[in-house]
Amino acid sequence: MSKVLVSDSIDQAGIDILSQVATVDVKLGLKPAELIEIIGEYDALMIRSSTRVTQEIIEAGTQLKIIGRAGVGVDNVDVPAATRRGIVVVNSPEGNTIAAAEHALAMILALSRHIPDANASVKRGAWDRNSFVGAEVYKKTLGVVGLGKIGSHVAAVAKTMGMKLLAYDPFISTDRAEQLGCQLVELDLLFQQADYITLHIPKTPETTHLINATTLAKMKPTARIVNCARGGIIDEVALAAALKAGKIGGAALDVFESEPLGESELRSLGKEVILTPHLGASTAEAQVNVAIDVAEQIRDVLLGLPARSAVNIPGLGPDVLEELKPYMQLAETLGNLVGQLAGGRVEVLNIRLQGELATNKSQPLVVAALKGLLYQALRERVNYVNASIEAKERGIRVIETRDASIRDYAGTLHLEATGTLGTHSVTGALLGEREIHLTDVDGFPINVPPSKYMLFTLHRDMPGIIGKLGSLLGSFNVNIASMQVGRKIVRGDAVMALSIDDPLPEGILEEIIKVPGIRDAYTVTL
Ligand SMILES: NC(=O)c1ccc[n+]([C@@H]2O[C@H](COP(=O)([O-])OP(=O)(O)OC[C@H]3O[C@@H](n4cnc5c(N)ncnc54)[C@H](O)[C@@H]3O)[C@@H](O)[C@H]2O)c1
Ligand SMILES: O=C(O)CC[C@@H](O)C(=O)O
Repeated sequence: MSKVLVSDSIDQAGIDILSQVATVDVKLGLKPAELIEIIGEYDALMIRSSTRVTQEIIEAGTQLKIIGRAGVGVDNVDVPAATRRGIVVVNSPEGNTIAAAEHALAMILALSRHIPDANASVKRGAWDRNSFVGAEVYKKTLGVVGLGKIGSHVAAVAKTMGMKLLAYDPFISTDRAEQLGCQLVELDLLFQQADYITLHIPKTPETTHLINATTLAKMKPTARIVNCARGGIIDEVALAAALKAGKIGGAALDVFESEPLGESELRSLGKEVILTPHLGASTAEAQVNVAIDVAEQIRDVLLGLPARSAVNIPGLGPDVLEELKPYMQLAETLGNLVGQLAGGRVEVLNIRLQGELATNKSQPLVVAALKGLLYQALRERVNYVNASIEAKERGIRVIETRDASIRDYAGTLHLEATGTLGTHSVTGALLGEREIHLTDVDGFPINVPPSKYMLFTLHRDMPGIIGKLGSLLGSFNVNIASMQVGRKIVRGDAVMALSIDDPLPEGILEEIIKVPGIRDAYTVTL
């Protein structure tokens, strides 16, 4: 019989499901060394947010087939390490949506009416009605940053409370925002006009310290800000300073840059600050939902069935997976690349499956391409199961073409993304030992394997331009690993694809497009 280790507190409903197919050991509060010592006996590990599943733990888990996170965020799991070891990581993308949304709404109301401090004062024996005069949310403006699952529910409820809704989400269509009664605006306008700001975005390099001294300075002095998303989206030192200086009106935080929250200026502030210990998902209902959702997936995987919300491996039968795996990686890489070249919100994705890829069995490649395309917006929340639904909800029109004729390569995948900032296309194929190669960018033929950091330029093919770009990159200490030019005619338009060793430093793109002959430059991270 399989063995499952449950190392964080999970609702009994989940344990009951696991017990149908496995021996279940519940061991809470294990130190990392203790977990490393015992993990080798187990086929599955079920966690919440307290257990940190590091590479070391994954390597010690020689029998592990699946790690189940009873919640959304898998930030506490080293997913790349698990993927490398072929361990499926599953989560529950929707089980605690309502709980987190209701916590944010509760924070908005509690901040407006000083409920925590008023309650504490009555419990201390006082009857002070003057210190706790609040504000109504009715007819006030709520700025929702991130209009995904949680942000949408917050918006829907806030609408019924009579709030005016502004939203910022570069990956959501105007139609979807309008359906929710939200006006989609730029972030600066939202900061300037909102009376309340609520954050419902993932923590990514782009969203880290999105709320900082500069953005706080744009807000109304009465603005109240709520973060029930992820710690680190707000610069807590800047927030405490802005609150102390009266630059904003209040803040309610459920999540922190470092958890548990250690010493912090925020603790010393008054009724304008509410702090809760990461309680967004802590409702009885959400805990039952996530426990059942994840336990069912662990049960299925232990029985040899696919998982429905795998964040790293598609929920497909192992035979199909084996055959398509390299092509899935190709599709996902091309989706991610074309999404970054297009920038902004993609409205139409044209997918052409050519040659040996033009079979009915290749449908998962379309899903993999969408997963790649949405990765910048959704990170680990997008998976092979939800990529199509997420794309539909974002108003992305997907046009598929299959052409069985063989051209330069046995099978190619061509993606063309049209968005708010223009149209870009990429084509790729598997060459040699089934290695991914980019064979075309924006209609210019090339032949380069993708690398983690890349730079693409659109330029005029003319003498000296490569040297100038090389010197410019050198002056910024950027090391070029490889470079190739694709052109259709001599001295016409051309594309340059460079693999670089590190991410491009800030400000260099602006310098690159000043080089005479270079019309555009794009940097991507794959
Ligand atoms: N406090 C808690 O206990 C708790 C519970 C559940 C979820 N969460 C967190 O809440 C957040 C939202 O979760 P969700 O389920 O709604 O996720 P979701 O994926 O459904 O929605 C996230 C939205 O953010 C948008 N987005 C991505 N990058 C953006 C950017 N730079 N600017 C603006 N919008 C951007 C995406 O387009 C997407 O619509 C996540 O950070 C999640 O980890 C916290
Ligand atoms: O209480 C938890 O398990 C954390 C919940 C939440 O942050 C999540 O990512 O689902």
